Amino acid sequence: MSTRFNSSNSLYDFVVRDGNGVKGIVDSGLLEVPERYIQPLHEQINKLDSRTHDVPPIDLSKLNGPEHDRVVDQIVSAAETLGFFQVVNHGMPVKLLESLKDAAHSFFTLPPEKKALYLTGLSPSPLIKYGTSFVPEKEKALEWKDYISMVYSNDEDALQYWPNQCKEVALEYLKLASKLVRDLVKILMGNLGVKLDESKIDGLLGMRMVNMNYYPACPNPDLTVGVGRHSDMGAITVLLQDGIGGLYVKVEEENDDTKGEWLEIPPIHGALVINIGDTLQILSNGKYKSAEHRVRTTNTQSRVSVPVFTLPNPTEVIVPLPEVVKKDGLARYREVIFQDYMKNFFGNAHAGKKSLDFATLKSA
Ligand SMILES: O=C(O)CCC(=O)C(=O)O
Ligand SMILES: [Fe+2]
Repeated sequence: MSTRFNSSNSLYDFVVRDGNGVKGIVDSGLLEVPERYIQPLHEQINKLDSRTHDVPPIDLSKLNGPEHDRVVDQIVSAAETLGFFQVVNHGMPVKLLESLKDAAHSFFTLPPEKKALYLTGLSPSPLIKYGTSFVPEKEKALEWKDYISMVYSNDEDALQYWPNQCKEVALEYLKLASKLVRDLVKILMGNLGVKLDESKIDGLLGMRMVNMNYYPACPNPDLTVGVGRHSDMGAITVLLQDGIGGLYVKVEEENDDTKGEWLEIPPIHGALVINIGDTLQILSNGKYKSAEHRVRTTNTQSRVSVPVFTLPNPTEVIVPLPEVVKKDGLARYREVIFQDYMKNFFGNAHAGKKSLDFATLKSA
């Protein structure tokens, strides 16, 4: 099939409204990146401009042995600087990780009309959404990415409504990732001298969502982005990436001559990527860094990634922890209700860490 797009509108309708996604463009035989996907120069990703982040993954099994304190230091230090690290021996069978990547490919290679069943308005549940780009209606240049997003409510609904191609593995992954995040949050809070009770942690990590991202092979990766610069809004994200690569993180530390540089997070077989989100940056009064990151596309193979986002419940109040504010002498962020934060986040195209401005106190 060869589809002609006479105008930017017909392309938009084909990709976004009708649910063909970027995959639909590629399958139509288009050999060039459509205008609508060409990023402004300053957003284009030059592969040669970045280094690989070559810090070895953190071995979480050592938390249970004599090296406990050293591993805690590694986690804390990564959260305070780059906001990104990789972990191994994380409690998830490597076989599950392999099945997840296969499941993502199975879903996205379905015919478009099968995927379109999960478009907003058609989906059997408002908690499941298939889509493309981030917020297409707000974006000048679209992102070269299709996704399915599944918010967890309970096992029964997940098994009833999530797509057959991925529901079982996605559910198991979400549960193991939630446990991992809870352990990490306790470690990070402990380092701040804060002991949160279990019900408070439940509130801060109460909304859980597993996404599957699909980045079709792109005819010209230099012109596009898979995902534009952003930080994640929740507490912690657990991310499985495949072997293709293309995930970049911006160095944020002050007084560091590498500040502003982009580091590629290399694929490591069996490892998971962990990144700090805006919620933890706010709670820790800026001590933990939500990392600005982006994704480059490739022209050789389609890439998949599978993040689990852990987010506060919508009604949860997010504010710097009093213990930390007391130590710091000032609060850097105002109190926000998480649903307001989320509304602002999804109300704008990706723009680096601008999402945090919503909560940042200008005088701090
Ligand atoms: O695909 C990736 O490696 C990262 C995706 C991402 O940043 C996101 O879904 O928020
Ligand atoms: Fe992200």
